[in-house]
Amino acid sequence: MKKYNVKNSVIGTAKKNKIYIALLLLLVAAATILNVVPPLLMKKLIDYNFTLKTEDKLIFTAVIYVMVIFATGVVNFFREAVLTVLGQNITTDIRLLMMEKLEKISASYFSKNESGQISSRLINDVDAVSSMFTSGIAGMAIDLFKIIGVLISVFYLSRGLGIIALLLLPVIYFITRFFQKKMLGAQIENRKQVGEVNNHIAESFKNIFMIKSFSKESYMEDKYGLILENNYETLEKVNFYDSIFSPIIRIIRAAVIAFIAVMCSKELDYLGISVGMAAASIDLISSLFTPVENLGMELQSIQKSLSGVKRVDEFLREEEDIKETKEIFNFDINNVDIRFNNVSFAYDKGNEVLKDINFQINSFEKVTFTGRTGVGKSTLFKLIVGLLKPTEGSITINGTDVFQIQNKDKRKIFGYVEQNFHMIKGTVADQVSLGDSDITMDQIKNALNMVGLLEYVEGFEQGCSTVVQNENIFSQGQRQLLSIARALVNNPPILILDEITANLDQVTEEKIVSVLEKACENRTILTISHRLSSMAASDKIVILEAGRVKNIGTPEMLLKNDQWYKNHMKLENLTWT
Ligand SMILES: Nc1ncnc2c1ncn2[C@@H]1O[C@H](COP(=O)(O)OP(=O)(O)OP(=O)(O)O)[C@@H](O)[C@H]1O
Repeated sequence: MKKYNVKNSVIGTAKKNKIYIALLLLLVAAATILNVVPPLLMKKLIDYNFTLKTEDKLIFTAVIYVMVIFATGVVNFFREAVLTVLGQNITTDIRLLMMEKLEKISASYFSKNESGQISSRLINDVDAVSSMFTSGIAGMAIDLFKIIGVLISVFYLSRGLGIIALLLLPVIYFITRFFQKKMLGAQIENRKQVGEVNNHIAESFKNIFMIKSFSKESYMEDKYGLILENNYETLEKVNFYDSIFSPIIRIIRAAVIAFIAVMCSKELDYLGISVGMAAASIDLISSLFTPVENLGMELQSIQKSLSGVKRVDEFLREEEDIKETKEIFNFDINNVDIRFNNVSFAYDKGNEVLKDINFQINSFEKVTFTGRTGVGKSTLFKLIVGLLKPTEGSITINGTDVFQIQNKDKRKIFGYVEQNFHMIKGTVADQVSLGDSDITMDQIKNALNMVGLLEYVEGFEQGCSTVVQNENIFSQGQRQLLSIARALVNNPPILILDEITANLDQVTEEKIVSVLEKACENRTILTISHRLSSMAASDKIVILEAGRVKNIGTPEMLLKNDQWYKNHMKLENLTWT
C-alpha cells in the first residue's frame, strides 16, 4: 500500500517547487535586511546632516531612505505572492492525494462516517494544513528573522539599548498572549452563539407550519430573544478585549520610547549615544512589537492546524480495498454462479450482522431475500457487489472473489437499483450513463425505452440532452424508472433490486413491476422484498433471521414447511403487512 501522509506530501510539493522555495528564502533575507536599513539611514540623516548641521549627502540619503521603504514594500509583496502560490500548491497536492485515496478506500469507511465529516476533512482540514505552512510556520520564521535582525541592529547601535530590547521581548509576548487567549475564548463562545442564532432561524423556517398550527409563535420568539441576548453578551466580550488590547500596546510602546528618550537625554546621558542613534533605536524597538504580536497568532494557528494535520493523516491511513485481479473480468452471461462460502460480516468488530451464510445462485434464477427489518438484507447486497468485504468467508462469481473485481468491470456485471434514486448534476442522459463516456446515446435511449420513459424524455426541448435543473421534472415513480434504466444501460447479466417499490403507490408499483418483468427476462435477479406476494414469481426465497439463513426454498416449498412464511402470507392476504 502506498504510504500517504501530510509530511511526505509537503516534502513532495517542496521538491517540485524548489525555485519558489529558493525565491522565498531570498525574499525573506532581503526583507529582514531591508527592515533594519531605514532606522540606520535615519541615524545617519540626523547625526551628520542635522546635528552637525552639514548638508553632506542629505538629499542622497533621503532618496535612499525612501527607496528602501519602497523596496521593502515590493519585497513584502513578492514574498506574500510566493507564499500564496506555495500554499495553493500544498493544498492542491494534498487534495489530489486525498481524492486518490478516496477512490481506493474501503467502502466500509463510508458506512461508518457521515458524509459531512468526510467532506470536512477534504475541505476544512486541508485548508488548516495549508495555513499551517503558509501563515503558521513560514510566518513564524519570517517574524523570528525580523526580530533577530532588529536585535542585532540595536545591539550594534548600543549594547545598553540591546539589553532593553531583549528584556522588552517577553513583556510584549506575554501581554499579547494573555489578550489573544482571552480574545480567542470570547470568539469561540461568540461563534457558538452565532451558530445557535442560525440554527434557531433554520429550525423556525423548517417548522413554520407546525409553529403556526400549534400557536408556538411566542414560545419561539422568547427563545430567539434569549439566544440573541447571549449572542450580544459574548460579542461584547470580544469587543472589550479587542478595544483595550491596542491602547495597552500603544501605551507600552510610548512608555518605552519615553524611557529611551530620557535615558539618552543630554542631562542624564546614561547610554552615551547620539541623537541619531537614539532615534534609530526607538524606530527599531518600535518595529519589534508587530512581529512579536504576530508570533502569538502564528503559534495559535500552528496549534489549531496540528489537529487538521492529524485528521488528514488519519484519513490517509484508512484501510484500502486492495484488488489483486488486474485482468478484465470476462463474464459469460449464460453461466452465472454466485456462491456464499461461510460468509460472516460485522460493521463493528465483534458485532456480527451476518453469520455463517452459505448458498448458491445459478444462471437466470430469480432469488428473493426476505426477513425482518434490520436483519441484514441490504448488507448482504452490498457484500454481493463487493462494496463491503466479508469479515470471514468469501463470495465468488464464477470462481472470482467479488471483492477482487475491478470497479470499472462491476457495472458490466451488476445492475443495482437502490431504494432511492440519487440524481446527479447533468443532463437526463447523464442520469442514466452517470457520465460514463463508454456508454453511447443509443444505449441510453434503449435503456429509457425499456423502462417506458423515452417518449416522456423526448418531449423535453433538448430530449436526452436536457440539463436537469430541478429533479421534480420526474415524479417519484419516474425516478425509480430512471434508476432501473441506469442499472440496465450496460445490459448486465445480474440485476439487484433493493426494495424498489417500497415507497410507491399501488398504480405506480404495478407499472414498475411490469417494466421489471420485461427487464428481468434472461437475467439473474436478486431482490429484497417484504411483500411475499411479489415473491411468488421467485424461483428461490431466502429467509434471513438473526443474521443467519433460516430457510431457503421455492415459494411452494416454504408455504408447506415454513411457519413464518405461511403466517406472513396469511396476514398479507388480509392486507395487514
Ligand atoms: N453503516 C453501518 N454501520 C453500522 N451498522 C450498520 C450500518 N448499516 C447497517 N447497519 C446495521 O446492520 C444491521 C442490518 O442493516 P441492513 O440495512 O442490512 O438491514 P435490512 O435487513 O436491509 O433492513 P431494512 O429491511 O430495514 O432495510 C442493522 O442492525 C443496522 O443497524
